[in-house]
Amino acid sequence: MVKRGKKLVGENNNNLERKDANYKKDIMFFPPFFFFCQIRTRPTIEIIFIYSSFHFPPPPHPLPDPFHLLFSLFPPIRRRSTPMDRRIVPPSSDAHVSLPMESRSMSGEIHVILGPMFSGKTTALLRRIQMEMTNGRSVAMIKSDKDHRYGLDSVVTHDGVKMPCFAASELLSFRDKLGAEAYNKLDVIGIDEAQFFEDLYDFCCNTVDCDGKTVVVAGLDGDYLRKRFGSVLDVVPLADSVMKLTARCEICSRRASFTLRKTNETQTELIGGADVYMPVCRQHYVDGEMVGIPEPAAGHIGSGVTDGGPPALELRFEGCRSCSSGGEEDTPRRDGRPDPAVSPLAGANGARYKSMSPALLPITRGRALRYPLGLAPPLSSNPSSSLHERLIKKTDEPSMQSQNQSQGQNLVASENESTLSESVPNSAIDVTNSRVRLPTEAASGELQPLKCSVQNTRMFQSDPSEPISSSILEKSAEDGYNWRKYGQKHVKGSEYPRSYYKFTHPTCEMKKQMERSHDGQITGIIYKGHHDHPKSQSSRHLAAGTMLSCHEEEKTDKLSSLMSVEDESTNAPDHTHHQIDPNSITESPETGGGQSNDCDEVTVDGNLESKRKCLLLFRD
Ligand SMILES: Nc1ncnc2c1ncn2[C@@H]1O[C@H](COP(=O)(O)OP(=O)(O)O)[C@@H](O)[C@H]1O
Ligand SMILES: Cc1cn([C@H]2C[C@H](O)[C@@H](COP(=O)(O)O)O2)c(=O)[nH]c1=O
Repeated sequence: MVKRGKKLVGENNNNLERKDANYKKDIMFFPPFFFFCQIRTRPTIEIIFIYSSFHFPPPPHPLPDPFHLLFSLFPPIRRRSTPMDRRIVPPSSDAHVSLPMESRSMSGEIHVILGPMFSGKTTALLRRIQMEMTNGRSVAMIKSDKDHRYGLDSVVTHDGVKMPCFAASELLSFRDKLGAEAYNKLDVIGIDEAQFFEDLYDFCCNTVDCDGKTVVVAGLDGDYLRKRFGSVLDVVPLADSVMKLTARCEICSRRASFTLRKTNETQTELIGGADVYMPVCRQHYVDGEMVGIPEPAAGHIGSGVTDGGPPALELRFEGCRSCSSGGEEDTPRRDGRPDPAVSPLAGANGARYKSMSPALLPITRGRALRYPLGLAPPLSSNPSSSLHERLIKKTDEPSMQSQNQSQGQNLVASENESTLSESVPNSAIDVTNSRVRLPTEAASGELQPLKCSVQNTRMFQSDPSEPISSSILEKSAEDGYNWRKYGQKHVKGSEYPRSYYKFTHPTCEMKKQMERSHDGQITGIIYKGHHDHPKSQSSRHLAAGTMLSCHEEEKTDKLSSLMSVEDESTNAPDHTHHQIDPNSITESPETGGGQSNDCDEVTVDGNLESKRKCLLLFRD
């Protein structure tokens, strides 16, 4: 009898491998009649795995490591329930697991476990499979052979809990590989890393509908871009139950529904653990978009494998409420691990995020480009930025800073968002556009006085003393587009702080950087990227969120059409437009009218009032 299940929280992969070796050693030393495997999952749940192994038939050929399958092919020996058994807690949302075997339908079932990385999908899968075994059912576990993080012979959780499995590249051949006889004996099949199986849907149909087996599917519903991953979502309509799990945000410890990739790689499939990914809440997923991504180690890009681990991302969510001390005091980690909110950038599982000032974040520099202030760059024929562009763009943005640190902030009424009144019941809203969303914090009424310097967008709140979210919706009506402010920093050489904006259209990648003097005058603007939607979209924005006059819009159109390509920076990946209104360029006091090589796109104000002031070239 072997007792195992040491807690592996925080141990790195090497340790896990070591444990794996011990595990095999244990098996070798105890050619078992019974394997008694105690799994301890946080916080206090303990699961007993009993592997009955004295019925070993000849190993099924040619599946790899058939020895392990045999643990699960044969039902465990029935035994009296022990106090330990009574501590087994089946997933609450799936009552059938706790039903006695006899009371269940013998027809097939599909249960789907979804969630971001580190959300406990594998843990839940193992629990459920174990429960099925405890109920006397024959089980097999399959995982994608693409996931070789902890070896191919086991399904392993991030805590190091493991179970023998088959590693396969596809599912439909499983029956043949296993052999009809062994397959027919199976009652339950667990599938881990289901996002990697292209034939998941067909396999589930066959196995469940035709063969009457129960299939438990665990996988990522979305990839690092929050796009559907593989065919996991396709089996939802086939499912009897679907459970979406959440992890803990590595930044703020709140509920994490998304997986953030920490490296520059853009391929969808990229095997890795905490070295490459981190679970994050919605806010920090969005914030992660603007955080600098370090260059991967040489030879790393495109490898598709990150076993060695790329350099840890250095992140700083400066001024972010949810990261500030005390911000999450009400949500301590339940798992007893050090709370990232206390040490906000100390990731779990060895991932470390060192505090780093925004100015030190890796920045890719573009060449100077000028637009008349008040004009957005023209629409692109290119419908959208490539993923690569998106990621590269990440390197060019600062960390988010709090409202407290920002100046001249306004609000934007944003289309395509849920209504503010829905999420902020305490807030009295008076906006031209009724469809406004505030960030998560707003839902808890955490608002503070806002400078609403934009005449046509008005928001009021019930409690002016409360702090506002660090992610500010801001209206910068000067150019007639709706922008969402997401950060601000002092740039070396600039007199005034520079604010960073994203265009509020849901897919548009357009960004803007703007500097304002303390009296609110705009002293410089940089536009980055291009609009990836028809112009009418922004007009709709205008109609909904602002009252930019027709005159202004016409002017924008007219001047946009006057713009022409200016410099060779067109090759820069994130600068798809390099057009300029020659009439609007004025000399830079710093460059004597020439272009600065180390400045970004600089727009000079088309607005007469501020035109003369907008000579600033942003230098870092
Ligand atoms: N940020 C995090 N939030 C929650 N759990 C985490 C986090 N980082 C590491 N873990 C660990 O990962 C375990 C879940 O592992 P696992 O079941 O393999 O998840 P999944 O299969 O969803 O990636 C948790 O029990 C926890 O100990
Ligand atoms: C988000 C994301 C993940 N992956 C890979 C990384 C891991 O190897 C698995 C997920 O493992 P877990 O058991 O859920 O922790 O998927 C990927 O290839 N692409 C992605 O976008």
